[in-house]
Amino acid sequence: MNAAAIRHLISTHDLTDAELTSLVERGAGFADGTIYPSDQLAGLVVGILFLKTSTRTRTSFSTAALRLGAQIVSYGPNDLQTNTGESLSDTAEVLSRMLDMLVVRTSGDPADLRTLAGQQRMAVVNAMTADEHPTQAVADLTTLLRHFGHVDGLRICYVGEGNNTAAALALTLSRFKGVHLELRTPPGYGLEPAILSSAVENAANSGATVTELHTMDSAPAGFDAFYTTRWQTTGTIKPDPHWRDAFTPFQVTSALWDKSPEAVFLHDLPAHRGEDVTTEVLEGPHSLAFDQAENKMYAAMAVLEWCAGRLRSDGSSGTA
Ligand SMILES: NC(=O)NCCC[C@H](N)C(=O)O
Repeated sequence: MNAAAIRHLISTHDLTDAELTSLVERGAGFADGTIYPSDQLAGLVVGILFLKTSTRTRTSFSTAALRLGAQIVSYGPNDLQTNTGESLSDTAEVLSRMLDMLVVRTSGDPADLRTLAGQQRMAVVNAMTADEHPTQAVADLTTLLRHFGHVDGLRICYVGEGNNTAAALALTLSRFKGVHLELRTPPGYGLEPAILSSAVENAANSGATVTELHTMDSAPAGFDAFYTTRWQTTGTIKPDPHWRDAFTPFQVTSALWDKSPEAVFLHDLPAHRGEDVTTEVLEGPHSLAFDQAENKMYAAMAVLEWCAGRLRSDGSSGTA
C-alpha cells in the first residue's frame, strides 16, 4: 500500500479519541450485524507473525482478514530469517514490498514493533507485547458497548496483575467521560507507573477517574463490571517463588457480586479456573468472557480496516 494510506496500531496512543470510538463502534456494528463483512479488504495480503502462543488473537485477525476479503500469510516463531541473524529492519523492508499489513505478537523488546514499522508501505499491528495489548482493549470496549449501549460513565473494577491487558484497558477506558476504573493489583504487580500516570492524565482530560489499590481487604462496591486476567502473563517470569501468596486474595469469586449484584464479568482469557477465577463465575450468568473472545474478531475487522486506511474517523468505511 502507499505510505499515505497505512496506519500503524502499536499502542493505544496511536489512536485519537475519535478513532478509538469509531473502532469500537465499528466492531460493535460487525458484531451486531448492522455492518456486513463484504470485500472491504479485497486484494490485500495480511501477514500474521506470532512469536508467542495465541488462540484468540491469532485466530481473530486471521478470520477477520479472510472475512473482509483479504488473504493471509502466517509465520510462527521459527519461520523467518531473523532466526539466522537477518536484521528486523531488513526483514520489515522486504515484507513491506509483499504484504500490506503485518499483525505481530512478541514477548521480545516492544520497540521491535516500531522497527518493523520503520518502512513506508506495510501497516504494523500490535497483537500483544509485554507492555500493551491495544487490540484487546478495542475488543473489551466493544464488549462493554454492546452490553451497556455506552462506555461513558461505566464503573469498572479490574482485579489482577497490572499487565499488558490492564495497561491497554486503563489507557483506553480513561478517555471516556465519567468512567470510573478501579484497579486492584497484587502488591508488587501493579501497573507500570508511567502507564498509570498516563491513564490518570487521560482521565483528568475526559472527566474519568482511575485509581489503583493493592488490597482486596475492602470489598469493591457498586461496579458495572469486574475484569480479570491470568496470573502468568506471557513471557514474564516472577522471580519471587512465593508470588502466588500475593495473588491468592485477588481470585475473582462470586463473593465480589455481594456489593455489585448486576455487574458483568470480563476476562481476556485463557482462564485458569481455581486461580484467577472460579468456574462458577466464569460459567455463571454474569459472564461475558466468551462473547468477549468472539468480539475480538469483530474488533480485529475494524482494526484492519483502520490500518489499511479504509475506515474514516466518522466510522464509515472507504478510503480515509
Ligand atoms: N486475549 C489474549 O490475547 N489472551 C492471551 C494473553 C493474555 C495475557 N494478557 C498475557 O499476556 O498472558
